[in-house]
Amino acid sequence: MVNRAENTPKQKGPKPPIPLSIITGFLGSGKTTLLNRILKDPDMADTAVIINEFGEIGLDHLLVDQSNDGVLELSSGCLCCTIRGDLVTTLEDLLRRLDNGRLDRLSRVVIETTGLADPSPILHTIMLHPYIMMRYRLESVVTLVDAVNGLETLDNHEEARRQAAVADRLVITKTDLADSFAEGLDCSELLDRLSGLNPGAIRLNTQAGDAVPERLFDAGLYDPKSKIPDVAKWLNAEAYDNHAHSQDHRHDHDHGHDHGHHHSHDVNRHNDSIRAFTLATDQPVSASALEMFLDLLRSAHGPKLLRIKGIVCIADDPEHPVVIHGVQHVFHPPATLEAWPDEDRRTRMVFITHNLPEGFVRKMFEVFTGALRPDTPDPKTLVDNPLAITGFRGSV
Ligand SMILES: Nc1nc2c(ncn2[C@@H]2O[C@H](COP(=O)(O)OP(=O)(O)OP(=O)(O)O)[C@@H](O)[C@H]2O)c(=O)[nH]1
Repeated sequence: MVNRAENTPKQKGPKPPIPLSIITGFLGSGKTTLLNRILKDPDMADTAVIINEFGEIGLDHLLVDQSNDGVLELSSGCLCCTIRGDLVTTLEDLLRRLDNGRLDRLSRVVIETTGLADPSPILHTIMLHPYIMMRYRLESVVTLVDAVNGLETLDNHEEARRQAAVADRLVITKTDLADSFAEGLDCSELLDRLSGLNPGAIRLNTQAGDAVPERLFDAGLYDPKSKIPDVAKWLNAEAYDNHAHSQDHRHDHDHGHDHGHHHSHDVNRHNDSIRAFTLATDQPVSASALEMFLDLLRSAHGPKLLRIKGIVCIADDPEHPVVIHGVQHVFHPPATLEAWPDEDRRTRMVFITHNLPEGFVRKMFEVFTGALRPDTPDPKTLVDNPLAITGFRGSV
């Protein structure tokens, strides 16, 4: 899966960026256990693992297989709040060792966060650093969820909800324990809940043997083997549509007698504040409208955008779609693709938001893409006053 020759010193020209993934998950969800297992896989050869410890004395590095000398530890602070500088230094140091030949190969870097980390600031640290962004490429965010305690953890901890919401891969651990519960623990509620938080993430089950490196880390956008990345896989937009459909269906089914009210809920009942949805349009979007739309979202509502991914058909250059990727207020520089990855040439964006209603983002998108509704202001009015959208209350 990873071409090891990519990083050999003999190669001419700029070196391809090194894939970098994040493994997160609440305390005790099984991160170290998973890492220990996958590090034995030949696909993980030449991987450096950066482990973050919360507290004075790091322990996790002792638990990770001693035979792997690529394990580096960052301690005495939580990666998401206090030691982001250390993370950059460590990533730079790896590059230095690679460049001066002290390290033969570096095929991948995996960062294991503490169980209490919100992964967004870690993503920002990487995305905001031009040199790190040039030499590494963000591959996937893998979030582990414990089948036994997961539901309760999601109920009680904002960090856990955020970890699940921003994931490209959701890995369910400990289903063996769930199955052996006396009355048989049913994971379906947990899975429904995860669908509500993040319908687009691919689900893997450690006990079923799904959590292998190829499926954990190959998120689709940055395929080193093909020039045209698998954006459809990366967006997985159909999952959002199916999710919305199943919510409507469930609602109709359960509450058909309910005086015709239409308010999808259920899986979102404990986490009303996090929303996952897609926007799509057949109309090409002008580059300036896209820029204004993203600028306005970012500046007015940055903290509420847990993650945005999208592929956009630009009016001036419809043959070369633009890929966008943002985490809160931080956006990757938009990347122009050589061609459309598949038949679907619509602009599609997936959103995971916190306290930002879907209807508001949808209306704003319609204003900037020209699908104006009678009750919405024009783009200029909106740029002057982002609250001009009718019905915006600032929360879900
Ligand atoms: N039965 C069972 N136990 C598991 C599984 N995965 C992990 N465990 C156990 O769960 C406990 C916690 O696992 P760790 O891998 O240390 O979890 P972690 O996420 O690294 O924990 P922190 O570093 O505290 O956040 C350990 O006792 C593991 O042996 C699993 O799939 N099944």
